[in-house]
Amino acid sequence: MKKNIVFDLDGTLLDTLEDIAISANFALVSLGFQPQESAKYRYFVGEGVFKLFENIFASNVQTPELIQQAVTLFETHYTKQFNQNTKLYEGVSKMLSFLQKRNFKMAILSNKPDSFTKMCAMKYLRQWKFDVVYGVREGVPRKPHPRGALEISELLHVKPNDCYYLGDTMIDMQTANSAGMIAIGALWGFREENELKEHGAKYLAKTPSEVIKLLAEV
Ligand SMILES: O=C(O)COP(=O)(O)O
Repeated sequence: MKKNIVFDLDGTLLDTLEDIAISANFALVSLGFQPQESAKYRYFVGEGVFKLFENIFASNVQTPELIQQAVTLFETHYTKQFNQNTKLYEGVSKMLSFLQKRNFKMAILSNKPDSFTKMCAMKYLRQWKFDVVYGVREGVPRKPHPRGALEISELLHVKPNDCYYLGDTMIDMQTANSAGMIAIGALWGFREENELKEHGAKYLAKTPSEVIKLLAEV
């Protein structure tokens, strides 16, 4: 039985875009740079907070020190206002309740720092049972490296190929495939259908209800 599912967080369960953009723009402005439009963060987010600023700063200005300064400013700010605009995507609540009722084992694997991932799960997702909630942890390579996903399947005592993995970016599709999990692309998140298809989505879901339909027969 394949009643196991790993979820990405940003852009899949939670619409975190606005709060990430606000805190990242706070960091940029504090360091004397122009803020970026929120919509652009759809493409900046996905590979962790360090890479977020690497994606933003032009290559001729970025140094590891500048990026670290931006990360620190971002993290301090985000800790205080991560919950101002963030919300569950429509239909996510119903999807999680359905899967829980069907006895799916559920886990979260994010490229957000581990403490923020747990903070968001605690604030928005505490009514559902997640067996594992992992963000980026010291010493563990981030997605698309399969390590985190494989650790989760071990902790759940299931084979990776008995796990679905639902995410909204190419990083998620690559992670699922490199871990040997079944990749489902969430089309309500930050990226487009083509990206998810090109990077190995086995199934695509336009809405969380479509995930319910897909997994109803498992
Ligand atoms: O914060 C990020 O860079 C991405 O987070 P996610 O893996 O939950 O989409």
